[in-house]
Amino acid sequence: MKKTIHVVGVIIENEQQEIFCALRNPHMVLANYWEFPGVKIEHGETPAQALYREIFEEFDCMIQVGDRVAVTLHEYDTFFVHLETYKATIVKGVPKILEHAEAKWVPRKQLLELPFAPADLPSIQKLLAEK
Ligand SMILES: Nc1nc2c([nH]c(=O)n2[C@H]2C[C@H](O)[C@@H](COP(=O)(O)OP(=O)(O)OP(=O)(O)O)O2)c(=O)[nH]1
Repeated sequence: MKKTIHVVGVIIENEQQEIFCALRNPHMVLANYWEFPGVKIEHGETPAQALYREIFEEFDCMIQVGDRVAVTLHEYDTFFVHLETYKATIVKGVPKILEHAEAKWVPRKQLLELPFAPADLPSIQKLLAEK
């Protein structure tokens, strides 16, 4: 039976209404897909705590987590992902790429031009419907 992992992803927007997107490494599961930075949620952590910790560890900056955008259950070949996405803003620092292949700020309307992890599409569609 396929396992289900619970993942939280963060949609960080800047003042130019651009969204911070990260490219997964070639050696990662779902290699070379773009994603919203995030992490598997560990027991006892809230989504906001997990995201704050992960962005500090992976991008060396501090965020304030806001509203939830979407909850998705997506089936991949070998597992299910239960993905929750949240909005956030950077409150301190400038993101440094420490673990990803690449990262960049992308205007909302251009998000669909990137090959995003398939589980992220409902979140992107919600963002596109907002404005
Ligand atoms: N971080 C993140 N993961 C996503 C997104 N969409 C999506 O399907 N995923 C999947 C990819 C991974 O299988 C899982 C997130 O796991 P993770 O980021 O904690 O861990 P990882 O695979 O990079 O590394 P590992 O800890 O398993 O070695 O969720 C997304 O937007 N952001």
